[in-house]
Amino acid sequence: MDSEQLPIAEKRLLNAPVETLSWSGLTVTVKEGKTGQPKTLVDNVEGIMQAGECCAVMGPSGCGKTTFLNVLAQRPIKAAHITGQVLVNGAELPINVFRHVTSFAQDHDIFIGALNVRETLHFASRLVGIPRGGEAEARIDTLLESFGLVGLATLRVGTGISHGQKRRLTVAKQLVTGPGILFLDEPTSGLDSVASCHVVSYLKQLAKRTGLIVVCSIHQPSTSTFNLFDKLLLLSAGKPHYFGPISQLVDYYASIGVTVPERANPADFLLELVNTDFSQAQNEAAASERERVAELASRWDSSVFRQQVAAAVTASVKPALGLAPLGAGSKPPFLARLAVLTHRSFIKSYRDGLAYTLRLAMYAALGLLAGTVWLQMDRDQDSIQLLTNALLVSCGFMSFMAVTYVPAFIEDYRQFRLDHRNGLYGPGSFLLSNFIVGIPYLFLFSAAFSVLFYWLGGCRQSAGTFFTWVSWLYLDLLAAEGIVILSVSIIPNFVGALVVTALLNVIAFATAGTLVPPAQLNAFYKYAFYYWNSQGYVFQGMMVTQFAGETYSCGTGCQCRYASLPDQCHIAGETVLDQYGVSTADQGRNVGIVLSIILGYRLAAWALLKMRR
Ligand SMILES: Nc1ncnc2c1ncn2[C@@H]1O[C@H](COP(=O)(O)OP(=O)(O)OP(=O)(O)O)[C@@H](O)[C@H]1O
Repeated sequence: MDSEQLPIAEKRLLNAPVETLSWSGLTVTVKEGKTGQPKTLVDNVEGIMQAGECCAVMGPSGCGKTTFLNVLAQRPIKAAHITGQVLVNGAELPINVFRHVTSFAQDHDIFIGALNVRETLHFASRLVGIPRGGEAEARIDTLLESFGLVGLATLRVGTGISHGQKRRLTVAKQLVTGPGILFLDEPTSGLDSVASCHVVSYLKQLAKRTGLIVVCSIHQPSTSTFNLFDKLLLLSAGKPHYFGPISQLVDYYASIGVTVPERANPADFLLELVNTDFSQAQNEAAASERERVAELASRWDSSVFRQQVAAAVTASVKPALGLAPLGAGSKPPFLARLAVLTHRSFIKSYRDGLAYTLRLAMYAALGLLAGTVWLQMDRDQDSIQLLTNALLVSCGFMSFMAVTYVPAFIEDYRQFRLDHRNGLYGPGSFLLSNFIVGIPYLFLFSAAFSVLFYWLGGCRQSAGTFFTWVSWLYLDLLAAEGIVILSVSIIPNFVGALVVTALLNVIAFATAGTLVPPAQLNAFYKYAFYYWNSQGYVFQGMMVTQFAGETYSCGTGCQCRYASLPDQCHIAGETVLDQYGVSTADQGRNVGIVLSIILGYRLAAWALLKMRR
């Protein structure tokens, strides 16, 4: 279709570059958990789609639809051996180009819950470089209307909308980015039959108008929804039973002696025809049922219809020259994506209480608690140990409590993974935007804790030492948040990340050189943890703020527990610092080391996310 004839909202959706999507020999094998035996989940599937076509992938539950879609969409799946080819315009595409022209919506919804419905579409459209204003708004309005979401536009996704509405928003979000090929895993699950029909009908019309190719798995469509699709791929136990136009389905089954009843829902009939889920028993009836379904698969395999599909797939293969229009070049520049992501994270930061607000209250409460426990310490030698303990607990607890950031960051991580696989942005812009938004909040946390603790505890009364103290705690929090981000990157689930974060913090606390002097740490802990332990450097920095240039009275009787100043009943703060091996001269270097540690955690997380496809 000519782009001039399309409504403004659909102009960018015009899919000029993608003409065909074909796949052949797609086979997925995994090792079965208990036996270790290979198990084929998808067995030698082939097919071809032309621009503007919609294909339904159907089959009984567990037949391999999701696995097939993941492999077709070139998304990673666990522990699988994959063979076969997926071609766009007759050629294999580099993964970044493939992601640029395709979009994949999983069978579960992933959103930033703090955004509302309109904002969700708005940010997705900005991430692919559609400028704000007329065209973007027209497109978002059209999608909201087409998916029955107009009345929900200002509701927050996390709290205000139902499962079925989220499903529709998921499909709309994929469309707003203007892919050439759209893979949808069960886009109609949770929708009633009318809503399902609306969604599929809109997809079909859009595909016809713009040339979009849609491949979607669907469980049990009504007759009217089923008939909207152009093509059908029918699977059972991973094997293909039919691929081709819906209009040829009756002819194909007639050719193998099966009559598709005219009045019944064809989807129901086919699912019943190829279902073996309830024929797993070791009796004769079940065995003959399994044989019957296996026979149907082999009839497809040797059919003329299948040979025609194979011939069409072979004919579609073209030299790589045909790829020129599919370059991955039209992505917005790094800084533009960073700005959009920072804006998105900023909105989340003040709307999602879990992200920062609750933590601010928690750090203030911690400051109040610690300040009242260590209330108004004196300047005598008894308070030296008390103050040292207070500093140790302050920097340790501040680090520990960063664990409360895990849930909020996991949500961001899941969104990142989905968006990254859809070619929207990479780990660099994701982690940097997260860091930028955290900067002011983490400063607020350290200030909130310090204001309360510092004055209640009677720490050293000077603006300079107070601000140096706050700065050290700030560095402590930046490093602790880096640990959270690294932990989620290592194990991206709630419990796993919690365990890794807690473990890393405990190790850091124990090997900071404060509880056990560095000379007594064994070589492993010394080299693996002590030298790059931010808690240790922060503790030293905070010790210097309190002890350097300060003196402590030995009290009546002049029984000094540390070496006293000559001819005085006072202990110099430097003597205490010496006891802990803290040098005032090292402070600049220590700041540099902690900054490197902060950077190191983020770089390690970036490398992990980069390695993960
Ligand atoms: N990594 C794996 N290791 C072993 N078996 C797996 C693995 N992944 C999936 N399976 C099995 O492969 C089969 C196909 O799973 P898949 O999720 O693709 O089916 P499905 O047709 O999408 O199912 P449903 O319609 O219920 O969502 C199932 O029997 C599942 O248990």
